[in-house]
Amino acid sequence: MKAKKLTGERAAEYIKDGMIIGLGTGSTAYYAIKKVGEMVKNGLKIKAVPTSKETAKLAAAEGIELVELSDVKSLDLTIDGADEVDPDFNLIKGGGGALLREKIVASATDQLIIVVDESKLVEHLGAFPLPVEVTPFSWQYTQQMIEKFSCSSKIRKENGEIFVTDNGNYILDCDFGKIEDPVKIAVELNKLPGVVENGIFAEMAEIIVVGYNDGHIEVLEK
Ligand SMILES: O=C(CO)[C@H](O)[C@H](O)COP(=O)(O)O
Repeated sequence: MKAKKLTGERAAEYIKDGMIIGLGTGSTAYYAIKKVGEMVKNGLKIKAVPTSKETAKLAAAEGIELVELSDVKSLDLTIDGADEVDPDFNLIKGGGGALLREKIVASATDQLIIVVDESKLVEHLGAFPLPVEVTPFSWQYTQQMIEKFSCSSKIRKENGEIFVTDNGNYILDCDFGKIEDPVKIAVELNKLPGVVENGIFAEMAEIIVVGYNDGHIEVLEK
């Protein structure tokens, strides 16, 4: 928890007056949002696009002015968490179920800053099952198609019920084992009918802020 707090707060230092920023989702992004809230209370003027309903609620409670993505041309920077980060800055995201909005916001942003604790750094993506957002209409059919890529998958559940994303879709958590070629898998998955988006964020992150349990922070830049 200490590492998550440190990295979230460190990333908030990149935010400058007048910026339009993206706010990520999850327990690490939480600390960045709290810090931004504090900065806003101290006079920082920014506008923010949230990546989930949960983040919108938290940011609003912190007094951060929220705008729709459609109201802005682009974003200056986005701070978000990740479930895995490889040495090439490829990511797995979507553990919190917000991958679709997160990927749209990440693609609209000039600079994507990822905040993680040391446990998220991996040599190869894939130990964390890849979240894939799918349409409820065809989820079993889409699951069969995805499993042709030699993975096993599970429909995500919460409190015994199928988890529904902010966009009204479902999530399949797909265990591919070691993912050798993240770019290829990401492209191939998105070609399948019923796949809305997948949680591989390849070649998007520019800065990774890593928090260590001993209290130090490392900033990795591309
Ligand atoms: O992708 C995400 C949500 O969809 C999160 O950023 C990711 O799951 C990391 O979360 P946390 O910081 O709580 O470990």
